[in-house]
Amino acid sequence: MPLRLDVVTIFPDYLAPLELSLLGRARREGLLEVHVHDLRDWTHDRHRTVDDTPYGGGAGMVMRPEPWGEALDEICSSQPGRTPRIVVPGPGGEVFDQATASRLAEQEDWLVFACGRYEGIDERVYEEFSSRYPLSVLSLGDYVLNGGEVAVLAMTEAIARLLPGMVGNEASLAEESHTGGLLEYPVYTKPAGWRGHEVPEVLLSGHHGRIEAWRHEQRLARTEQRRPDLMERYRTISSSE
Ligand SMILES: O=C(OCc1ccccc1)c1cn[nH]c1
Repeated sequence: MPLRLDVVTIFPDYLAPLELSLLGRARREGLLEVHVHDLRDWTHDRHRTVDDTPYGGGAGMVMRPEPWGEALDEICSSQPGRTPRIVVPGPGGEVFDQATASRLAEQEDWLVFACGRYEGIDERVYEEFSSRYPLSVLSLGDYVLNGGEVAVLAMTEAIARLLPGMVGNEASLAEESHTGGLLEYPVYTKPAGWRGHEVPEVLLSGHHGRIEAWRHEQRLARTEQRRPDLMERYRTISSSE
């Protein structure tokens, strides 16, 4: 069963990169199917209005509930016998991290992404649809984008590359950053000397045990230096193992 993604957005062209490269191949190989929808297709006025002024005043505009209601009603019931998880990217969401990506890749076979814009989507859309479907508000990090589209591209890539059969070499998934909670070790390739910078001797030694130890040491040092917050979690996990 390929992972099905539906994306609802007022900027469908923003999602064009989902057709390219890694994800393009995943689609061609039937691991992934992506359907992008224009929210304005569920408006009925001449100007295809999707936003309006906020109750309670304040700057900016809010996305109206009606178009979202009609769009999500139609899309979320479009696969008989199947139930999607609705995912709304937003700065106020739970953190989307590697653990989230692998959990979604393992457990979900249908995700409906709702891309917010402006100051956000009318809260009643969350109320309505979280009572009818599993719904997650997910944040890429503590910064604000203008809309959810960029977040959907990032989340889609992070999830899709974990699907079995996606990345050519599954082993590279295991070694990369954030697996096991540590950052990745430094990598080198030919030439051994470049502008006076030499590749660390140990990597040319052919001693796999020493190379593995050096790489682990590098991951610890890097994580300590760049992400002390991850060290906390790593110490807790590795002390309990
Ligand atoms: O800004 C984000 O989403 C777009 C968005 C959604 C709703 C209203 C405004 C903006 C975001 C930040 N981290 N992860 C996602």
